[in-house]
Amino acid sequence: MARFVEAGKKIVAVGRNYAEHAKELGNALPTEPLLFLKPTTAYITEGQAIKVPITCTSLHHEVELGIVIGEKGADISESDAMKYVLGYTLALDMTDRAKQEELKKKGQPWSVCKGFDTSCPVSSFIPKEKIPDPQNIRLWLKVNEEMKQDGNTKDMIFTIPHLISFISSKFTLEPGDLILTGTPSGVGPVQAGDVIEAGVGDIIKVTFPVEKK
Ligand SMILES: CC(=O)CC(=O)C(=O)O
Ligand SMILES: [Mg+2]
Repeated sequence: MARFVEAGKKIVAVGRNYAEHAKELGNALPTEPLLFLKPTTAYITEGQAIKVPITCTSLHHEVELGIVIGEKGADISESDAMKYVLGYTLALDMTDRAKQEELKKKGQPWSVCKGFDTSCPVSSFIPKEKIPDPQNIRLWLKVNEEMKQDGNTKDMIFTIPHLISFISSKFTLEPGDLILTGTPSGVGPVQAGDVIEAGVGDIIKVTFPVEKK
């Protein structure tokens, strides 16, 4: 299991960081990063299954580049931000979309639709040097061997240094923290019996089955 998962530090996720994805769900583009948190009980690693929450009627996949933090820092400048990056992971931000729509209408927080057990499957740790340009790397995801998401981190609205700087102005970042940087377009439903494969370019590939809880 990856050491950042064992460290059990916080998971900070960014929403609507790709214009095409914001558009596909009918959301306005953010004027500053939209943040939410997942509990560490959301983590799973390969060999474990994504469990559909009992009351969930529409579980969606979202493939994302995860940033693993290596050093403690608050109010980090954009120019220093990359020094705080230890490496990366391929992450899925599994989302109870029907619940999210309901919560959005009521103006309520997203914890229950984004933070349920198994909602954050991750790959093993990717050392920083394996992704020399994290702002130009392909992210892809297949369901039952069919390509559903095929994007590139160059299309992020807020860059990785900007996200690190912004997040660290709200929450002190600590070694082992994970930042989910948002998903490109193509999100969609999965159900028990499906198999998700996803990857970061040719660098890493993961497989997660979807099962009933
Ligand atoms: C609409 C969303 O669920 C936001 C999100 O998580 C994203 O990656 O974008
Ligand atoms: Mg997401």
